[in-house]
Amino acid sequence: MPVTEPASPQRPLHELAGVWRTAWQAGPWLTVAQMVTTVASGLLPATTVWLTKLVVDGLAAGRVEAAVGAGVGLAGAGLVAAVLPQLAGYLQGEQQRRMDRLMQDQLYTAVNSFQGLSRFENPRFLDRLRMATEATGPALSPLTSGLLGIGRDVITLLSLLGTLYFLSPVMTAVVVGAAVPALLAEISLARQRVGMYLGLSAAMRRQAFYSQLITDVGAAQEVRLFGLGDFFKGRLLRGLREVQDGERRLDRKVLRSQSLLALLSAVVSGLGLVWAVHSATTGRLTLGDVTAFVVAVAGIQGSLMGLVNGIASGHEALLMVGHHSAVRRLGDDLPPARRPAQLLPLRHGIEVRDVWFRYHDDHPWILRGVSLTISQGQAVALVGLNGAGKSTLVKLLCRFYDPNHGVIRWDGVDIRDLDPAQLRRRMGVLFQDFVSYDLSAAENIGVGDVDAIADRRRIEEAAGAAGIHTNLAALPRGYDTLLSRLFYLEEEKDDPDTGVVLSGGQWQRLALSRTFMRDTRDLLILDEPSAGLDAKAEHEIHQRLRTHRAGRTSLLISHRLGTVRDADVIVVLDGGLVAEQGSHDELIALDGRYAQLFRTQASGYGATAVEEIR
Ligand SMILES: Nc1ncnc2c1ncn2[C@@H]1O[C@H](COP(=O)(O)OP(=O)(O)OP(=O)(O)O)[C@@H](O)[C@H]1O
Repeated sequence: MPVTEPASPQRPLHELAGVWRTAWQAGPWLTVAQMVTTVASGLLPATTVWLTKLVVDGLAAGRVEAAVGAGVGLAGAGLVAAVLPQLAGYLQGEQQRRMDRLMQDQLYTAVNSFQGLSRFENPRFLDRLRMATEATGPALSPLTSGLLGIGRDVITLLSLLGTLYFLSPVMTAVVVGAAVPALLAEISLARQRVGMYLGLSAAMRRQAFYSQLITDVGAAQEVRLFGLGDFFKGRLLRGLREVQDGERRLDRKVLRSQSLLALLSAVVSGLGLVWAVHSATTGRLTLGDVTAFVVAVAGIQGSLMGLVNGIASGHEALLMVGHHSAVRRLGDDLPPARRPAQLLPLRHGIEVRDVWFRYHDDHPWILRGVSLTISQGQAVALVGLNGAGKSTLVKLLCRFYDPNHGVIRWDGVDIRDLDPAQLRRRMGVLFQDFVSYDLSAAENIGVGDVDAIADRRRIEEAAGAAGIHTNLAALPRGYDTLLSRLFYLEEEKDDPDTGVVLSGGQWQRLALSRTFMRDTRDLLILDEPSAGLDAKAEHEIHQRLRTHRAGRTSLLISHRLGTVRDADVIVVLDGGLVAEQGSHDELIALDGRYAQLFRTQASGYGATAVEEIR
């Protein structure tokens, strides 16, 4: 589904209704209480104006009792006015927190429902996702408490306009008329602001990327060795300047239009004041009327400005919330099963038939008609040069993407007709670019089968199978030790509270243990399982894997051809096609790509090793 960028809210009323549904869900009583405080604070200014007029007129006419009564009322209104904002602030904060939780829950539920990977590689989607993550909690306040604020300003405005109309209908029309340009200008600025941030998304992404590179512990070594700090800093600042140039252009527009509008409103109130004083000298207005007029005009202009700003920021928030609901509406990125089929344990095998694949329509083909079969119980090895498409084929087998042409079948059923989550539950996969989680050792292994994350016996068995049990048991807190690269001081390095640091090879074994948590699954895929291991460890791991894979359906990818020679079938991928396949002996006898690669590698180990390997 294409990810488009709206320049204005697509369905403003629908979005607004959605926000209020969320507010109500988050706290019905909080919503009601906020409405009550809004109405009360909306009526306060007009009440104050009338009471002030009564005090002044009472005093001027010598009606002391009426003046004192109105004065007491005025004091009471002052007390309410002092307490209401605090109460409203608390209610608003609490509702924002609850809405934040709900909306984050909704957003991440939607993101977790995407079964494929392509959206995470789409910059437009990533921009939208960033906007959506920002459209929670405080960012929505213009649509919740802000909208109530608009309601309050409307009440204030109408009551003050009633007062002003009573004093001068003409002045009422002039004050209202002066607010129209302000409203239009603010809405246009809000639209431009959101458009500007969308336009600058790429620059902001680059800036975040360089900032991450400069501060990330993983990149710190190379950044220092190659002296890249200033180089990346320069690029970061260039991105920042680009973003700031856009902001400055908009700020200048804001400065121009808001200064003009402020001037217009000052002129209107000045003229009004002259008219009121003149009317008082001719006896058309009483002293109380003049006081009421001055307060009412100031109040009207204040509420009109509040209203204008409220509508403008509401408009901006609607655009943001539009991204949130757009992400939620996207649905799964893989087309739903055409003929949903029940996934049964593998009985015959997995068949890849004439599969063509490229990551994007503009990209070159990676696979150009690959066909191979992984029969049940068979150990298959996949070899090929860098970039041949081995890991890509693994991603297709896991159905992170669908082939452009061709089909992958699980016991004869097209995997597009299966539920991807169910399919993946039947697999154990060690990815080449596995994740090192900043979690405890036990959790790092347990996430391989999250239902068994507390099953210490299984976790230790998996670690044992990957040959890392002894190392993990010897950590300061054993399996509960935090494995993190986020320690702060050298002396904290081995402090279990700040985390201990594992070597690359140890992480590799840990990732292998994670895969072994799923070793009873129907298909085991191991993409370079011994990368980063020393020669002895590599030999030992492959010995273990050999026993482990025996009788199980597995696919092993390795550049070390010595480690794949025991496979039942070795498949050689070259130029996006299966160039050769067969057992080690068959391929050596064929004397093709595999034999050539094998000889090249073996020659690196010397004649004795060649003989040994043969
Ligand atoms: N997410 C992606 N988007 C676009 N192109 C990609 C992506 N992942 C891989 N490629 C491209 O696909 C090609 C095959 O990559 P792949 O990782 O499948 O190769 P490989 O055979 O596993 O290589 P290696 O032996 O180096 O691990 C490469 O040219 C790579 O640039």
